[in-house]
Amino acid sequence: MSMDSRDKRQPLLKALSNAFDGIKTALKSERNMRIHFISSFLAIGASFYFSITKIEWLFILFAIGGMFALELVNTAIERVVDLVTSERHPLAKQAKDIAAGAVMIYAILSVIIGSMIFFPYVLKLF
Ligand SMILES: Nc1ncnc2c1ncn2[C@@H]1O[C@H](COP(=O)(O)OP(=O)(O)OP(=O)(O)O)[C@@H](O)[C@H]1O
Repeated sequence: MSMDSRDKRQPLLKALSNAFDGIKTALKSERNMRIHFISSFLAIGASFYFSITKIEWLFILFAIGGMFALELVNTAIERVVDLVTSERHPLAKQAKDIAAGAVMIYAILSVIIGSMIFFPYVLKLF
């Protein structure tokens, strides 16, 4: 392995480690992230229990992955706003509220997806 290729690999590993640090920080500090974590755990458990189809798995995984990704972006926006100002400012409010709105839209979509997939399986139990 040449010195050159090692030099290129190091920043990639560092970038991955930084990304994991970000996820750990958000999980520790954000209540919503912990709620997503528990919901995802339940959704994955139910998916195995009901042996959902491959297409249904894809929707569940996109709902879960998208929700985590969006919540991380929302958390990052909150941090940047707090870094820029500790004063109350209408633009700070707008930035946080708009980011929270994006999370809410995806959360509603995820609940709809989960209900459409699991409801028929639950009905079959009775
Ligand atoms: N600097 C600010 N200026 C004006 N309004 C703000 C400011 N910071 C926060 N807000 C308002 O207060 C709300 C709560 O802000 P906060 O920083 O506590 O985030 P949060 O919504 O509690 O985030 P989360 O609960 O997802 O961690 C925001 O959604 C926004 O409406």
